[in-house]
Amino acid sequence: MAELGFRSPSLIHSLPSFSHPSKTLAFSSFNRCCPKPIDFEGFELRKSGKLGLILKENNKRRVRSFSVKSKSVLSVEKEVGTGGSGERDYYDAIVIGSGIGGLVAATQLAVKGARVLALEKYVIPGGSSGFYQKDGYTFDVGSSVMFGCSNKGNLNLITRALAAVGCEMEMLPDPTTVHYHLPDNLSVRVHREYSDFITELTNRFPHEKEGINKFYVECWKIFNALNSLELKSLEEPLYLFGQFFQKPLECLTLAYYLPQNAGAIARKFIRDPQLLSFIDAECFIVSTTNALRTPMINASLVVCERHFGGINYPVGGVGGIAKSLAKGLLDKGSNIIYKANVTSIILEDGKAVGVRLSDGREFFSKTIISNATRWDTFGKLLKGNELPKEEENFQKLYVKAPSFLSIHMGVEAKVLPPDTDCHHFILENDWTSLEEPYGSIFLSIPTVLDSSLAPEGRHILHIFTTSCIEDWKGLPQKDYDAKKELVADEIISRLEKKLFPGLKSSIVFKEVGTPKTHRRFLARDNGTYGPMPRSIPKGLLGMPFNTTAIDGLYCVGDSCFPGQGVIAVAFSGIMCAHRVAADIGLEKRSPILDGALLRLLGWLRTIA
Ligand SMILES: NC(=O)c1ccc[n+]([C@@H]2O[C@H](COP(=O)([O-])OP(=O)(O)OC[C@H]3O[C@@H](n4cnc5c(N)ncnc54)[C@H](O)[C@@H]3O)[C@@H](O)[C@H]2O)c1
Ligand SMILES: CC(C)=CCC/C(C)=C/C=C\C(C)=C\C=C\C(C)=C\C=C\C=C(C)\C=C\C=C(C)\C=C\C=C(/C)CCC=C(C)C
Repeated sequence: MAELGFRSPSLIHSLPSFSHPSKTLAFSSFNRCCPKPIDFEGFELRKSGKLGLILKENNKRRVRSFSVKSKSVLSVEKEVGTGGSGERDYYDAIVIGSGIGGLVAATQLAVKGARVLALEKYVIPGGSSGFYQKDGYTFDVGSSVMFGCSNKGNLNLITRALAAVGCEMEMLPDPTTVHYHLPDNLSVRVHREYSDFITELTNRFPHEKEGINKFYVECWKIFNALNSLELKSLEEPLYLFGQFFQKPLECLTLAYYLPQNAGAIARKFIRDPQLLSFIDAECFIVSTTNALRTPMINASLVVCERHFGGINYPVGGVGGIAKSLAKGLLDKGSNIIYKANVTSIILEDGKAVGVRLSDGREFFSKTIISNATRWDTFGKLLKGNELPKEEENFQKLYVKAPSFLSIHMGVEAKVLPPDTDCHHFILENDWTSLEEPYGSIFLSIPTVLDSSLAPEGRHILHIFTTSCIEDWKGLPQKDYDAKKELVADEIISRLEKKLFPGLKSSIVFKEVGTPKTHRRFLARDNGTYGPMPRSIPKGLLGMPFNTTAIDGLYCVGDSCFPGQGVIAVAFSGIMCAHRVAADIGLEKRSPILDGALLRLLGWLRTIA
């Protein structure tokens, strides 16, 4: 069969009836060839320029080759059966969701030769790393702090994921990862240059010079070990043992720190409570929890990579990463369908074999990869099935972090003082408010780096703060709208007082999103920011990898190892693609070692 995939998305857009859920109607013009009502399930564009239509006729799936010009059905080439004909292996992998985790898994598999179908509920790819455009502004949906976009080392996972599908994006180096504005007027800038940051911090805490150095040096030890490895699936024994053989010291270092948290290690070297609170803030911005609950490996990656590869902002906005990966997926002959809301995963004899969409379409595949959170995957897409023990364990160890309130604003450029940094973290009066809803404020001003994101003379301010969905439930629309305005106004007043006098009167555009908005547009249960340990975790030990208790079903994204963060979910995508590729015969595997390692990892998680 010819290579599949949409080579020309613009052509697809020019044929809207094909993707319309009212399937029978879409085919009324072909009645000469198809006299009976036919269900339309999807389509693909062939290299030949012909369109392959996936149809359901007499309960059998068929692909009909169709010449776009003449609008006549030419031939039945292949059945995509429902009757156990083996045709269910039509796709090697279906990926539910096109967040960075899902897209990296999909593209890595496509590069290995797999036939992948990504199904995205929304109209564009990216999820929380997506974008939206309004009134001449290009807004990032989520964080603008981009790790993994450098050209150095092994941890530039975004650069590598893009390169794998032949894409390269122009990046703008960020001179300051974040500017902290903390209680007791503690102001610290995390400069790109490591020594500048350490000098600034030790100037604030001269009595802790030794402790500061020891803590951050320990982080570098872990980072260097991590950065020396070729990163693939930790659930694949041939790779894992190979790495242990080639880099025993580095692997043992990582294994040693796997169950440890940053807060406990910081306390070995640092006494000053204010400095320990600063380390808490360092951890909070990447894990939405304090240092005692933040895995040391994750903290080390973040506090070192920002100086090693640096934080780099993609020209045109963060959304360009997802757009490029989605294009790369098509270029590699695989496929992505938007407005495809998966409502259930189809199981047969306990194996995941396909998915069902809200419009009734069904797609079948050798493997299913869910980029929805584990809560959504097992609570919604597999509703009615017993929750596997492994997932019970995950839910015992991890809770959903709160969601957030986000304010996207366009402001007059003159309100920002010269040399304003791109990213700020603000906690005004009281360290104990760090983890409270609305306690701290994250602020990104990406136009400091890329002025093309806003109309001339304007800046973008993307403000966000943690917020729980319970605060927003059950309100009549009028009260909900009023509350949005009120809460946003309070946050903006705080920023005006702390950083930018005159901010309010400089606003020319403002849009507020609540946890309900995030639940709706990101399809994340309660709009959650990601998983958060329920109590002090054993580092990363309890975090599930990509395989699940259900044969053929894999998870990817931030409720998988190593957790929250765009670079973290990119790693989860790489791991997932490697494990899936081994399971479908595109990578080497050893079934005996597989069984042993998966059992060992499962047992390790139960002791976490
Ligand atoms: N403000 C922020 O900085 C912010 C906010 C939220 C999350 N994040 C981070 O973003 C990353 C999350 O990335 P990710 O890859 O795990 O996922 P994601 O949540 O970004 O993307 C998941 C995608 O799957 C789609 N989806 C979910 N359920 C679906 C279904 N049933 N059918 C079809 N599509 C479905 C969603 O529409 C979304 O596009 C994490 O690092 C997280 O911590 C950042
Ligand atoms: C498997 C066994 C038993 C042993 C093997 C031992 C071994 C070889 C272990 C290997 C471990 C590995 C490979 C671990 C890898 C870990 C990785 C890659 C971790 C990555 C973590 C990345 C994180 C936590 C990134 C977080 C980034 C975030 C959240 C960025 C965004 C920031 C914000 C949203 C806030 C900032 C915003 C403002 C405005 C300040």
